[in-house]
Order: sequence, then C-alpha cells, then structure tokens
Amino acid sequence: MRRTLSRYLIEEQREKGKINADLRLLIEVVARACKSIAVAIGKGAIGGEGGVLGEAGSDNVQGEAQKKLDVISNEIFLEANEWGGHLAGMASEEMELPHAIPNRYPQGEYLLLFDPLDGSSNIDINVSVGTIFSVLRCPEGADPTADTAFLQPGTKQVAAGYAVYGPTTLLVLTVGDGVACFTLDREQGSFVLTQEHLRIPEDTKEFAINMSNLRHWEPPVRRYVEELLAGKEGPRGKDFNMRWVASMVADVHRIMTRGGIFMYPLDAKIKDKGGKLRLMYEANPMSFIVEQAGGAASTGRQRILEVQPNGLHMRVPVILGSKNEVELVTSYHGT
Ligand SMILES: O=P(O)(O)OC[C@H]1O[C@](O)(COP(=O)(O)O)[C@@H](O)[C@@H]1O
Repeated sequence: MRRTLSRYLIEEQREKGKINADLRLLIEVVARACKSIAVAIGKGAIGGEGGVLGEAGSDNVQGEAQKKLDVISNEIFLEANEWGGHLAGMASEEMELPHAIPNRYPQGEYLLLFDPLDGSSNIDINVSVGTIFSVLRCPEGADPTADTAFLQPGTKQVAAGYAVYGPTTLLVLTVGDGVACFTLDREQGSFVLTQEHLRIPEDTKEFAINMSNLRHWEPPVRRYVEELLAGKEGPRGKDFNMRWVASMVADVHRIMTRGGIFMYPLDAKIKDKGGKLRLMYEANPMSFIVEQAGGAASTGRQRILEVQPNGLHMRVPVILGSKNEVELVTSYHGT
C-alpha cells in the first residue's frame, strides 16, 4: 500500500521529530487547497464565457493583468487556510498586504506565503502551471498583519513546496529533511508518495532561460550561455540542450527530475526592479527545495536563501539547479 501524504507527515513528526502537529496539519490543508485548484483548472473553458480561462479584468500588486484563475486560486488558498488555527498570517503574490486571520478563528504560530498560480501566461494554452508556497514562523510579538513579520531570510523557512498541474498533479515538498514527491491519485482523492529523497545531479547538459532577453543580459550570463551554445567545439567540450516552459514550477520540476540549470537573471529591462521573480514566494521556496535535493541556488552574486528581504514583493535574479553549473555561472560574476 503506497504511503499517503498524511502518513508521510505523521512519520516525519512522530519518528523524526522534524515537524510538529500544527505544521503537519497546515501542510495537509495546503495540499487540500492545491487539490481544489487542480479541479478548478480542469474545468478550463467549460461553463460559458470562456469558463475559468481568460482575463479577470483586474491587475495585481505587481501591475500585472490577473487571469481569472489567479483570482480563483488565491481565494481557494485564503479560504482553505484561514480557519484551521495553524496560521498567524498569510501573504500572496496577488495581494499587496498580508492577509490577516479573522478574529473569529484561532491564531497559529506560522506564516504562509504563496504564489497561488505560477506560470499564468500558460493557463489559456493548456501548458503546466502550478502553485508555490513557503512556511515561516511568526516571530515572537510580531504583528502578522504587517509585512515586517514576513521579512525573514529563506534560511528561516520550516517548509516549502510546489504543486504542478500537468498531465498528473504533483506535490513536491520539503520540511528540511530532503525532498519528497507525491502524485494525486484522482480516484482516492489523496496525494500518494511516489518518490522520496529526490537528488539533483551535480552536472547536466540542459539549461533553461528565456533566450529572447539575450541582448539585455549582463556579461557574466551572456558569456556562460554563449559557452553552452558553443557546445563540444567550445570551451565546455560538450553539447547542451535548451528547454523553456515559462512556468517556473514546470522548469524547476524538470530539474528536480533529471538535473539542469534554470536562470532568470538580472537584465537591463528589469534592472530597476531587481529581477523578474519574487523572492518570498518563488525564489526562496524553490531554493530551499533545490538545496535540500543537493542543488544550488544563487542570485549570481549571493546564495538566495541568505538574501535579507526588504519588501514582501521583492524581486531577485534566480540561478538554480545542478550544483556545478550554478557555481560556474556564479564564478563568472567574480564573487
Ligand atoms: O514570460 P517569461 O519572461 O518567459 O517569464 C516566465 C517566468 O515568469 C513566471 O511566469 C512568473 O510567474 P507568475 O506567472 O506567477 O507571475 C514564471 O513562472 C516563469 O518562469
């Protein structure tokens, strides 16, 4: 009998003392919210007026046009998580300020940060999208409705995970004891453990970057990618293949499965923003997972998990995946 997520978490709590009951129950609620999002996405254009596909007609705090599913997923996450008693507060890519837990519900010790629907540009074309989440402790005496309570470096995370809504629905999770992958058994309606102790190979022949930004890249990244493209005739002495799904969850899951390097570096177009991807609910949770699987995660100049956040929606350059490649491109930044 395959182990379910519940059993896996109970063993992490009881046998290894890695997590407490509250964190276990919080992760179970997050998993349930991901199941509801998978069901919502599965409806697609059914139901008239494009169903759940298309624009919501509103912008998020990032100034990006929201998709209907961005809004639906955000609401699913808030409603599922606010009454359980495990949380002091929540923060989302889709909301400017932290979400306060209503007074009618018990307050917990944890803070939940999430990107309810990652890869929004792929929703309407039926390409894999996902959800990314990170869990921190609420500092003693901190006001969880203020973003300052959340501004903790990634090393403070107690759990992180992502769901991929693709041909199958997967949940990849770490509580600081390696990385496990669960597959949603649609008949049983539960996440079943299908892979434990995921390891990212230190070397790879596969890279992921949005090549259309090449002319905007900084010299270290341009040099690194040009050497990859030069293949076995070039200084690397081997050929490299490229992939870019434009859903971070899908690109990172490929790397968790067979290795690779994912890069969304700083470039001239996004220099004033500090990067494209958000530190608190994209870069930090993915970096925690990648490092727990033996990979590395850097801004090019600093280990991502050591970056001190200066805002809830802070953006950073992201270079993560197979250790030796991340270290090589970081060395080109001269740090
Ligand atoms: O459109 P681009 O430049 O290829 O960027 C794709 C990147 O942007 C993202 O879609 C940003 O995430 P959101 O969809 O959550 O805003 C990542 O998932 C992906 O890696």
